[in-house]
Amino acid sequence: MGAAHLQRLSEVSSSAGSKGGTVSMNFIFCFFSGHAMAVRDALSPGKLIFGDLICQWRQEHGPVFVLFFFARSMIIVSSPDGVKELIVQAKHPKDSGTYTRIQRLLGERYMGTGLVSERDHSTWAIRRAIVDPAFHRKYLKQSMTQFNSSSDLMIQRLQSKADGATQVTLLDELNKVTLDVIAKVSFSCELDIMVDGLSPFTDAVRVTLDALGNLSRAPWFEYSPVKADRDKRKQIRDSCKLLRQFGEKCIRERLAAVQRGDEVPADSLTYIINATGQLTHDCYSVENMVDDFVTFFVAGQETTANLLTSCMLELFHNQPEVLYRLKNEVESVIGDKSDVAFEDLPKLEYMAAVLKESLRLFPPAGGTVRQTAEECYINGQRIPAGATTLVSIYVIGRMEEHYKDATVFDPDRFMQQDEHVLFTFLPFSLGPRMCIGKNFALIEAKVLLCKLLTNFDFSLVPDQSFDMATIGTLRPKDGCKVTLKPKST
Ligand code: HEM
Repeated sequence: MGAAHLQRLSEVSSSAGSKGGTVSMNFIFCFFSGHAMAVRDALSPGKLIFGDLICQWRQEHGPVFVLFFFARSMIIVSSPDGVKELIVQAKHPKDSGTYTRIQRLLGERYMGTGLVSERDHSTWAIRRAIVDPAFHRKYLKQSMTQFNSSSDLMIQRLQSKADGATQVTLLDELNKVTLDVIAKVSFSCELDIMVDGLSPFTDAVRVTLDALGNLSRAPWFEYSPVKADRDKRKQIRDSCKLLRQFGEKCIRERLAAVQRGDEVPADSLTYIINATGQLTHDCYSVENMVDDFVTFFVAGQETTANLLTSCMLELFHNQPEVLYRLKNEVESVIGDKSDVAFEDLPKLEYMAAVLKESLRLFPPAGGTVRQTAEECYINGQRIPAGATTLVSIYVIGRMEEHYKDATVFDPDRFMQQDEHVLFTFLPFSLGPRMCIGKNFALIEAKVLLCKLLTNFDFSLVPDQSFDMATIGTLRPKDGCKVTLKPKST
């Protein structure tokens, strides 16, 4: 086994150019832990986040370099050439190590073989074709009532705190409302989460996502005999169970209603049930539906909440002029209408650019991982078959060679068409495995931002951290703490 490991390290490092000196030095020093300690030290509290560390190493070592973590190697790729080779084509499957953990978390079925984690291309393609129409703009148009009504529940909650003194953590509020939206729009189910206090569902999503992030950095956690770790593992498994049991209950109730011929809501779930009923093959069982239920819950909730929180933190902290322009646009498009109409959305052009700029600098999903199906070349570097490759969405969006003044928050760069280099803007990924919920997320984000800006004036609470955290997904570490007042006219 040691010899096989040795051979593998040697092969990967000689092809992709190991970070941190010559291959032979690297080989001797890093045989056991590889770059794990360097990463751990650089990322200790108050220092860098993983994406920034990779940005630094990218400046030194170019767009393709390899890192070693104990017995695993990972090639880090951050170039349009790499995006084209690894993501835009359907040639290379998702990485087995990374996505198997998403299928089963600590042995407990989590997202199973839902759309995010299914690795086999032909099985995935059949399922994606079933679910895709439920995310088309035409269908989402019919869901504007739910987008608006969930947002209104959040506004009502915040109104009771809009005294200029009560501290509100925007990320917590947005986590609740985005979960409510996904539950209502996709599954027409009530979670009763728009109340004070913690919701077991938002907690379960956070606990499982954090576990995915932590496990990739500290794989020994899975086997640790320490009581605190055993308790944590139980909490993670219980969270998986909670999400799946709830999903299965919703799905079985709906299946029974459809079979009885009851009138049922025209949501994604009914759509999927009807679509599978028309198919002759047995490729979408109740278990698969539960997989997708959990997948939509997890993939669709935190990402959108993180996007909005990062965006608002940046606007309140650093961008008074952008905020002023944005408020003016909302004022002229929405005025004193209580709801955002589907037809209003394309008119919010500056808001679209502000959201894009937030996604470029603070992509909630920082990367995607592929396993090369065959040998390939990226930026002239040979990548062997079977290599684990991380395409860093975060780093690609922050390179000066792709974006002028790359670290400056400037939404105007997206007001002009094709300002950026092709294949460098991929917060929703690209190619066939691109996010199915992109339109959903952007509609939701626009509705929520309109409602927040038309109802309140915000002030940042002093002495909070403006750092980002990357456990699982990228989000503001302190969640954007604000006080708010009813909007002055
Ligand atoms: C700002 C919000 C969002 C961002 C930044 C985002 C980002 C992404 C990214 C980067 C991927 C590729 C993942 C990978 O390669 O492993 C992805 C896939 C996916 N996302 Fe999203 N997402 C967002 C919102 C949503 C929403 C609202 C939903 C559902 C309602 C959703 C459902 C999915 C699904 C099902 C996939 C897997 C697609 C497939 O492989 O067929 N996402 N998303």
